[in-house]
Amino acid sequence: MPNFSIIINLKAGSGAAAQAWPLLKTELDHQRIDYTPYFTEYSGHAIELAKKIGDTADDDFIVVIVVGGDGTVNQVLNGLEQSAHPETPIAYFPAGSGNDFARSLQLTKNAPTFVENLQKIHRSTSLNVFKIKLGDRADQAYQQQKYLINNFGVGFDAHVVHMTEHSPLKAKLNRLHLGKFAYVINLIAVFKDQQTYDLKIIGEQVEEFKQAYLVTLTNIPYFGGGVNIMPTADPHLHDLNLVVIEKPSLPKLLQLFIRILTTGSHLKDPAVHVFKGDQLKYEITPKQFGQMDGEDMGAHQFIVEASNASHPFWI
Ligand SMILES: Nc1ncnc2c1ncn2[C@@H]1O[C@H](COP(=O)(O)OP(=O)(O)OP(=O)(O)O)[C@@H](O)[C@H]1O
Repeated sequence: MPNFSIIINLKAGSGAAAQAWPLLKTELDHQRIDYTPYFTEYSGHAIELAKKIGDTADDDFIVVIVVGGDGTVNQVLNGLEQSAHPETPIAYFPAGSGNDFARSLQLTKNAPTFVENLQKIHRSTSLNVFKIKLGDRADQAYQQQKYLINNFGVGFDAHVVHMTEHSPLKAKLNRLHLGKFAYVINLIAVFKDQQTYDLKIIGEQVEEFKQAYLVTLTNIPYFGGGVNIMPTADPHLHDLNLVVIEKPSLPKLLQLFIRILTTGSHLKDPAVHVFKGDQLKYEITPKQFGQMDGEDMGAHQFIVEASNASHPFWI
């Protein structure tokens, strides 16, 4: 059995992780499984914790268990990838708000089942993740390279994430365990406010969209806590999926959103385009909000180079 290090974000899921962790701890102790817990103390801390664990994994076979949401898994992946042992596998006990990664892989939230699975697994499974190089056309200092598990969105979805993160309503509703309502309220506000922007996809030929509204690169079917934006996406496949929605008239846009939320037949709509491949390059102007695995990135004129990569998961 590997040595388990556990990174726990008690802030995840507006209280869900704080409830889930004691249940998991009880089950691990009951099954006499050794582990070392690390609690995140501030935003971004999971990156540093994972890097440290990966750097010191020399003589041991370590598996990092994540207790938190999609954002915490993203940080652990990025920390491990920067470490001396990027091959360190990740196990995941979902306890976030959206849990889109867990939903896509049908991972259990039940502590006894999770611990039972942990003991049964003998080998990691390699899953697709995306490696993204980012620049900002207007800001030379903005250069980033990141890994992601779920999606990188620019425009509509990222605007909703930004509004929700910065909404005074969220803190209040979170205290009442009604955080999802803040998301829905902001979704309606952004539906009205989101402006269109330019998207240039750079391949053998350049393809331009002048009325882009949502541009989401996705590794999994879902974003925004269960919205099925790309039903055929699957992290077991090594496929980039770039979903582009151009803004049609308001009634058509409303219809399109209903199709996304109900039948998933939106991919047939003439306003929706999907680009696939092993590498995609694209540019977005003017400044738009970005989100990566549900985390607000602020507004940028994004220059993007995306490619497939893989990471071992203990699932
Ligand atoms: N001690 C802490 N105090 C404040 N923020 C923290 C702390 N630890 C982690 N965070 C931040 O909490 C944020 C949310 O984490 P996470 O994405 O895992 O949960 P979530 O948003 O509830 O779930 P999901 O992404 O699945 O919707 C992350 O940005 C992370 O950096």
